[in-house]
Amino acid sequence: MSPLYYVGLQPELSTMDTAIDSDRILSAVTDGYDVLSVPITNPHFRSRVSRILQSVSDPAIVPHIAPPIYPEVNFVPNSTYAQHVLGMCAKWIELDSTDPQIAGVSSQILKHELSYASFCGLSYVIVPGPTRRNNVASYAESLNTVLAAVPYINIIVHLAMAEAGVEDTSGSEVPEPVDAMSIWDIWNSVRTICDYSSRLSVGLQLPAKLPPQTVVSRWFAEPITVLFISANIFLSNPKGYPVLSKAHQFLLFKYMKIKPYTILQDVREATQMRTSSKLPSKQDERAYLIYIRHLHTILPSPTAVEKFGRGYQDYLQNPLQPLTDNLESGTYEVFEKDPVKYAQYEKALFCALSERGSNPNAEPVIVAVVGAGRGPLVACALRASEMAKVPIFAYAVEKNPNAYTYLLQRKELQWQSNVEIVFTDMRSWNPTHKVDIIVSELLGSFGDNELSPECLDGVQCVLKSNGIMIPQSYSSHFIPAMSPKIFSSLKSQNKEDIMNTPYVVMLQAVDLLAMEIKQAWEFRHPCPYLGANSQWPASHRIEAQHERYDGLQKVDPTATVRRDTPIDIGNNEHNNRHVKARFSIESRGVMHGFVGYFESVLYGDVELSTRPDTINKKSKDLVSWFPIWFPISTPLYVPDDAEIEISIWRKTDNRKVWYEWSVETFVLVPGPGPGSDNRDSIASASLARGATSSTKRVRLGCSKLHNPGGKYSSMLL
Ligand SMILES: C[S@@+](CC[C@H](N)C(=O)[O-])C[C@H]1O[C@@H](n2cnc3c(N)ncnc32)[C@H](O)[C@@H]1O
Repeated sequence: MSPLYYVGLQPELSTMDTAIDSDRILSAVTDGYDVLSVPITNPHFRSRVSRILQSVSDPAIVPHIAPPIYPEVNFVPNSTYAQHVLGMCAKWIELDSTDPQIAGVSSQILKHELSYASFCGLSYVIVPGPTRRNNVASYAESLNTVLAAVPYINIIVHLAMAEAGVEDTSGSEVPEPVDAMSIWDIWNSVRTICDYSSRLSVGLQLPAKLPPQTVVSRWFAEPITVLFISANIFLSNPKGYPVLSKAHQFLLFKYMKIKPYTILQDVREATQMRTSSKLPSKQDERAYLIYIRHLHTILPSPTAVEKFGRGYQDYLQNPLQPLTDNLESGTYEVFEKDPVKYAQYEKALFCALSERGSNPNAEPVIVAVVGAGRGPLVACALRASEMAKVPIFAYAVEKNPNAYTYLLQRKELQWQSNVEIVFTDMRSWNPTHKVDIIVSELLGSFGDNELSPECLDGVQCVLKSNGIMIPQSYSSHFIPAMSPKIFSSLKSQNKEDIMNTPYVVMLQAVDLLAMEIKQAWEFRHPCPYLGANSQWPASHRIEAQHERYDGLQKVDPTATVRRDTPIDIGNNEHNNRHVKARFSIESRGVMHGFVGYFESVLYGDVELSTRPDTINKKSKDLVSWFPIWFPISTPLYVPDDAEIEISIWRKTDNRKVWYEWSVETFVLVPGPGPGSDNRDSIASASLARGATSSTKRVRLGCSKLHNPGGKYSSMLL
């Protein structure tokens, strides 16, 4: 049985000059480790390479290095243990050497080692990261070449989490910033040069002193296959057992969600120090492994959203189109599993009904649930009516014929006479009576993206003049974000429409680049721009059918609501929107897209929110909606102290609704501010962030306009 969480060992091999035999690997596995990271070649090979290099007198000549042979390699093919081995490339190669001879020999060695590891059936090889800042391109070029030459192996680049060991030898007068984010910067260049290869990932070395949270979250968004933890960074608890600091524990709790291999290093050395014993027992050495396994068992329990989205993390789905498509019963069933959504709707209905007063002799309040699905909101309305002691008559309006059948059955079994089921598109519904409350749940991950505004406009004419609509309003919100994982998964599909389409996605490997999520726009209901009798034109109607089965029907076909002036579909312009929002970026990063959320006021102070900063306050544990992801086709690098401006349009024509979006980036630098010829004056925004009037905003880059004219993605009316 495969373990829930893989823990490995990097054995101390400094004195080893013979091949590792399969027994040694298997005994580590039986000691409780899942994997062993093993150097592919050993000092025999290194000696041969040194001898060859010494024999070449001309430094311009790159000598040929023949592949390693037995006993220069540490293992032989063995299908029993191949899955338990992560190969390690020689630490002494320098792919980024400025000496062409060293760089050339290093590239050959890398290729030989990967090819041998691949022959032995290994899936992963760990390659030491670059050692210089000024030659990252050469380093990446070597990796790229070998990725093409050895097609089935995955390369893990071993990097420190934060600055350590990478010298600035660029010799430039203006050195690169060496700070907590600079190793990430190097990695970003490497994977960009390697064109976001899906076979390239990171092996992250955890430092004894952790970097700031921004760096921890940044790496979390990267493809991390291995976490290296030296036993030397463990502390001792009062009983003398090794434990990690609280900060390291929290980091591991976070990173364990993406299930990297955790490889323990320096275990023997640290155990000797801890036990003051020259020959510590295996049991003493196992204390580190036991501790990591223990941490995994005490992982904080997942949030409701994490539980609900398990298996869907970073999985891109096309948004539902419940207006054009008829949903399956299983899809409704998933909606209905969200207790918070319906509790909020019930509360909203309770408040709205209570405000109408509890007079049992009064005429029932007419409630229309439009887009009723399998009826959960009808049930909410009936419960709210009972609680508020305000009698209601409910219409359940649905255009999905299969859901309609389900509703009919539910009426017969549960609701009986105070509910009427109507099979129609709500935009052409002619009820016998105007209604007091219209309830709907037509919201998408970006609020209006399932055409709630258009559908509700079409049914608004059936509302009494003092009637109300639940929700009363909803707004869309957004923030720029980095997700190499989402970008590379879209890129690998290599189709033009892919980068011009928004996706619904349960985000995990994502780093939000700005501090603040901003509102894009809002829709209110009833819509103030429509006349009381407005309706969609006849071509958009499907005939209303009130309860198809004889005996259940009680409709007076003459008593329909009169509609005098149907609105022209061309007048949907009031549902167009445009916003340009400016986001301040403190720490540099790469923008791959932006994330969209929504908030909705159901009634009064009863709200829904999917925004991570307001969800707990407004609708804790709401799980029905994952965020929406708007991709950009070319990643945009933003430096420290930058600004990102996102422009997004909601557009409509007489057949469809769609979004278009584009992005511009700027950097704030010291220099003459407003008053100079700098047209992009930043006085207001940058002063708000503490910048001075002598800050200048320099334009860096911009994206193309995505999805122009709704050419690649749209929602059909
Ligand atoms: C997101 S589902 C919500 C269903 C249900 N209220 C619930 O909470 O489970 C939206 C429902 O509205 C229906 N719908 C969408 N547009 C409609 C329209 N114009 N007229 C009638 N029903 C519509 C869909 O078929 C779907 O059943």
